Amino acid sequence: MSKIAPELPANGRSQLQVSGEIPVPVLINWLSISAVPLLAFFASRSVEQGEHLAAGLLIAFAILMTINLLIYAAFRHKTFQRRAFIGLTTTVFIYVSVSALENGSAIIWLFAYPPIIFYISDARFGVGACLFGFTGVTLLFFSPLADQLLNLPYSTSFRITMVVALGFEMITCYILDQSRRRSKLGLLALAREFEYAAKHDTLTGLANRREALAQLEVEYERYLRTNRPFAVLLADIDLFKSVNDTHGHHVGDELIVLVANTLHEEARKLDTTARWGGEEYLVLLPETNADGAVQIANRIREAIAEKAVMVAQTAVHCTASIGVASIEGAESVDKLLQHADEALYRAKALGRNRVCMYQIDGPA
Ligand SMILES: Nc1nc2c(ncn2[C@@H]2O[C@H](COP(=O)(O)OP(=O)(O)OP(=O)(O)O)[C@@H](O)[C@H]2O)c(=O)[nH]1
Repeated sequence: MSKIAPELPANGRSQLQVSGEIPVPVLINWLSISAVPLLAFFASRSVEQGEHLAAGLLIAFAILMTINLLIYAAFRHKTFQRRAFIGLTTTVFIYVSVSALENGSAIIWLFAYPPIIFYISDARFGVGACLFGFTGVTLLFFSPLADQLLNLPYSTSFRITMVVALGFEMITCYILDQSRRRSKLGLLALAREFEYAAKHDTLTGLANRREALAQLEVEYERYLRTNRPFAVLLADIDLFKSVNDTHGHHVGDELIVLVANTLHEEARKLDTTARWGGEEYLVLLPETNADGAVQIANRIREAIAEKAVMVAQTAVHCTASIGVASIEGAESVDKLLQHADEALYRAKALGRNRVCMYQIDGPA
């Protein structure tokens, strides 16, 4: 007998955030705030060295970074912020590589690009950007055309070391990024499993008592706001002890799962079905008045009576008694549960396999 399939949320994507991780927009803001004075500093040095075009371009990059910061502060548009930042930084790094600023030493800033790009974009984009950057630098250093056009001041040994070190760094960043993403997915999966275990009953897969109480509180708050009624059913398998005594605990367990599955099948999508205790269940019926709840309870009761567990080719049937109470006339969740319990007690007292509605004048 299979229990109800766990309703785990869809697999976490790497863009989801784990507590403690720096959010991408925050990192971009900090990087931009750090980059603006750096760009201004190198612009001022370019002015000193008489490189006015370079100074103008560096100031333009600083202004664009600031505009991106301000746009994000005003509109909080994460995708725009990220794309604009990637576009700007890529352009800055390309410019720094081809312009040989600071007597050619500025190209060393290229080493900052791989870790940033892997952190703020997905892995595929990170790989693409790094391949593009690596190919670009290789062509820049080793194509005769680039040498003719740009007349770069780098020695051969610097070029070889730079390309090998950059390739090494990119591969290392990729490996570390993959490891980070995998452990993040593992953590998210673990968190989902813990959350599921905290809210569900292990044997049946139904909501557990704690989750049912939480849902009842939510429904009660909604009732106070909207005045739309809801109801609860407390269902209890009849003479269950004799099933255990006659056929053993494992058959009793199978019966508990069978009844849980039946409740799940018969309840509506918006209802909450929970294992309330040993062989007792609670069904929370939102948007349902007393008459509607009695109808659903009878449907469930009939469905349970039709099901059976097979033990050595013998069908073991069971029935259930159900107490019904509506929030109308109950001033709290506790009272509602008390009313449902009293109605269940009456259903048992009247001979079992029946549905009883709580009556305001008390149980008969
Ligand atoms: N197999 C199994 N038995 C359980 C589980 N939880 C509770 N029980 C048993 O369920 C039985 C409940 O028996 P009672 O409370 O006397 O009620 P009953 O025999 O169903 O009789 P009525 O409720 O009066 O119809 C006890 O024997 C418990 O040991 C469980 O998870 N698995």
